[in-house]
Amino acid sequence: MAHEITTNPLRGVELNDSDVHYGVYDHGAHVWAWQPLGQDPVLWVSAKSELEDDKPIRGGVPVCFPWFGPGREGNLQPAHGFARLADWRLVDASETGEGLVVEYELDNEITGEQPAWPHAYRARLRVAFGPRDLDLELTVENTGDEAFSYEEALHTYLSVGDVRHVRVTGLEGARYLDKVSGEWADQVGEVEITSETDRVYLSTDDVLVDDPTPGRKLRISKRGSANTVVWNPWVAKSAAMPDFGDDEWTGMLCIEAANALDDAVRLEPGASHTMAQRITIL
Ligand SMILES: O=P(O)(O)OC[C@H]1O[C@@H](O)[C@H](O)[C@@H](O)[C@@H]1O
Repeated sequence: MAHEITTNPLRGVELNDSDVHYGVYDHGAHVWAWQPLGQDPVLWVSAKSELEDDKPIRGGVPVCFPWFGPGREGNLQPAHGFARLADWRLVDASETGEGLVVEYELDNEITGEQPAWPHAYRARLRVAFGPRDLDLELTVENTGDEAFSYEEALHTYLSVGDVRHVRVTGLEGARYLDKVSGEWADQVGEVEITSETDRVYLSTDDVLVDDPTPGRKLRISKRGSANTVVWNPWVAKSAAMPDFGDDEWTGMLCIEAANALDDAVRLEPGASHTMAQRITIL
């Protein structure tokens, strides 16, 4: 198994060999393929995704930084921060037995002046593709001489058989902001997707995704993350998004590791913080 540097449609690192497929683009340091041997693709990517330099990718694992959605005050553009539109610097790509480790970094030299977030920083994304686990680690370091705060998310899109039959456990009792209604609530029982779902949970716990249609179970664990976001756009929102097929919402579910809203991370000069997410095929 050997990885390649690919350039079409976007530059990146790809390993595509006898039913094993791992892929990440420099654009956004965006993981777009994780298909270990004997598995269907674990990550979902929209057939309508626009693979262009100035557009975010719809699917895979967008890296949201340094704000989440429109930011804490609700007024920032681009949505989910500038990191997913930037071409990250490839630092390393190496095979490890049955796996592949890819490391990227992003800093002020790449992203230039950012009036909405004028801070000196370095971000690193380490991705370890394995036969059972996908590990993502996002480390942000304050390289300046003033403290700053930021929001972040590893916005993982999971491929599912039919989201209406998926059961998500591990969030029982957790408080969450329902971004559809704007209200706070407490999770009662497991999460089932029965309408547009857009929730920011206050939770550090593992989540289990039981997908009965293909009969696959996933565990999503994390560290350094105070929030778990669960998102499915359902019918109307899918139809309103140009880079999302009208009927594709049944086949995806986002389970995101995040630090957002009141859980934004504050870093003193010289300090760093790592948020990690692991997806395990059970
Ligand atoms: O369309 P975008 O910018 O990729 O965002 C997709 C979704 O991402 C989720 O994380 C947000 O909670 C949703 O509110 C948002 O709609």
